[in-house]
Amino acid sequence: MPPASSPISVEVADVTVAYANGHIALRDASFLLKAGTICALVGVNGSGKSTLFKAIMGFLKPAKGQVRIAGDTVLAARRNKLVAYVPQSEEVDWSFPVSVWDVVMMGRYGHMNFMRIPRAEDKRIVQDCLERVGMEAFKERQIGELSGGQKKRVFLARALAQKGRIMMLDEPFTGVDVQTETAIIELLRALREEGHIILVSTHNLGSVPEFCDQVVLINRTVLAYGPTDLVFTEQNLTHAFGGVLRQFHFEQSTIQEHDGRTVKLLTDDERPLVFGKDGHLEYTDRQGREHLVRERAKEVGE
Ligand SMILES: Nc1ncnc2c1ncn2[C@@H]1O[C@H](COP(=O)(O)OP(=O)(O)OP(=O)(O)O)[C@@H](O)[C@H]1O
Repeated sequence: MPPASSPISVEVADVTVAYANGHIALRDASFLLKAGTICALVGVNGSGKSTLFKAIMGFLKPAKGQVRIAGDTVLAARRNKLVAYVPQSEEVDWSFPVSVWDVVMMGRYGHMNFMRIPRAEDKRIVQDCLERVGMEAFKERQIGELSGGQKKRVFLARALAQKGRIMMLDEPFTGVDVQTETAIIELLRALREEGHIILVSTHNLGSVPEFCDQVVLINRTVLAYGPTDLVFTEQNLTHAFGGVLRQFHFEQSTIQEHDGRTVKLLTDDERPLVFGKDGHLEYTDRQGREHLVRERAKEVGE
């Protein structure tokens, strides 16, 4: 097993994945992620995001190309417990009498012997992970008695309990409120500080520049990947999403009247992305936008 301080990476090299019915969901996909990054995986429905996660986890075997994790095979990475995965939805019998504590303890199974008797350290880790996702108060609750957002937090805690240095999350923000989204983002930022690699698929385009330093844009292949400000251009997003994104043009905006710049908003959710005239991101975070709006208001005498 590689020591905790050894460099980790995820390399997807020319990966093609075909399903049993012959459908090619991914073709020649390539990118490289290094330690200490949060990378967004962005693309339309059916573009191959879940397929890519499953290929990285080794649940689907590429017809061509390979996935290397920390320079080794997917199998070795799984054996070394390097990767934790939070799927989009869990096929779970919600009526099964298993508590929140038990579900998070399942994340420790890979670290236990065949008797699966938790040690003090396993219990401490489970407790810590429940606290990190704000679900400590629910630990005795049956999993079926939670809301959708609370279930998501519990599955995130189970992935944390695995102590993998690479974490993959398939749409963790779907159906969660803003408070939960903020809590998850804070947690992912802390993991990045600890040197983890986090790959997260999302349709919340507006939140991507806030917390993801890298982006992989896909549509049945990798269309672009790299730093968020370089990949999240109007041209790339329009190419990736085609006519699917909503577009708003603000030709009479304060900014336009002030300095002649056009503002265009592109969104597939409630948080628009704002682009300047050259097709690059106008603002990278909400704070920046607030600053700019305040400056404009002062200048027009409001
Ligand atoms: N088991 C399967 N057998 C055949 N085709 C499949 C299978 N699973 C997915 N597909 C197809 O592969 C393509 C990619 O699916 P995938 O689930 O990876 O998309 P996605 O980007 O995760 O979509 P979404 O945003 O809707 O979650 C789709 O066209 C889908 O219909």
